[in-house]
Amino acid sequence: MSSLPRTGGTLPGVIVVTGTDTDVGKTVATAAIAALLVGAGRSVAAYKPTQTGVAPGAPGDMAEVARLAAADVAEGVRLLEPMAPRPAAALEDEPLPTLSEHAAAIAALARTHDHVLVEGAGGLLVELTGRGETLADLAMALPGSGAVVVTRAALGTLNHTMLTREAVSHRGIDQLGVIIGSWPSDPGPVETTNREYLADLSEGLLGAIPAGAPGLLPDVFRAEAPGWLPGLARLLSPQRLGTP
Ligand SMILES: Nc1ncnc2c1ncn2[C@@H]1O[C@H](COP(=O)(O)OP(=O)(O)OP(=O)(O)O)[C@@H](O)[C@H]1O
Ligand SMILES: C[C@H](N)[C@H](N)CCCCCC(=O)O
Ligand SMILES: [Mg+2]
Repeated sequence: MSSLPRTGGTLPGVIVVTGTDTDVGKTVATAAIAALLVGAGRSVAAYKPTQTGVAPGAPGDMAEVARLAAADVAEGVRLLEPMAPRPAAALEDEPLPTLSEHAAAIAALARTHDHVLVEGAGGLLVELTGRGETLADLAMALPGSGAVVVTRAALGTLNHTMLTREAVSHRGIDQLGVIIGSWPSDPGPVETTNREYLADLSEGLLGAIPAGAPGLLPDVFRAEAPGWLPGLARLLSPQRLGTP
């Protein structure tokens, strides 16, 4: 597939949102990224290649992104069982879209939007296709894309974050940075020192979503999201394009 557009500063057109695990806050972080970009005047679509654990017609991750950020959204395939896509598809005897079908769907969204946010299922190496390809393989099939890693604030996150970042770098995927999915209102020394460690990494901390953010009214969520993600806002800054 031909190269996808790089739209602003060092922020690519296609942003792959992965995480250190399932339930780390990728969907809420995707909504916050989308809100920041929409607020900056960009058109944004979010795409979930494989949505598991949601019944037909029920709101999935993309409905949450649409609710919080007013972005356009699309899903590749939806499966009922709350588990990894490949075994969920096998249980339902449902074929999964191929990697090139996902890449084509994302390329189509990229033709009509400034940014496409691609949210994986669980962590980076969860299999998304019948051939066992992962979100990392999808990122590699999307030239010019970059990856954001969503991570926990709690004890254990340093190892999980570094393992995920190593897997991203090892495959030559552009590392955009890390987002803490839920930052506690009363952080202790573990969370505080974890945050300092992540901030010191190169392509380090883009920001942290405060605990309780998904419970905010959508208008408040959209207004506050840029302040949660100062590192991402910097990547969007025109100064990084060399514009005065
Ligand atoms: N900042 C936050 N404050 C409070 N709750 C949060 C926050 N971020 C996420 N949550 C909640 O934690 C749960 C898991 O978050 P989320 O759905 O974003 O995880 P995920 O990483 O996208 O998981 P999946 O692998 O299923 O896509 C959800 O109920 C969500 O509302
Ligand atoms: C159902 C769940 N919320 C996710 N959508 C799928 C998570 C798959 C995780 C697989 C694994 O790493 O063991
Ligand atoms: Mg999600």
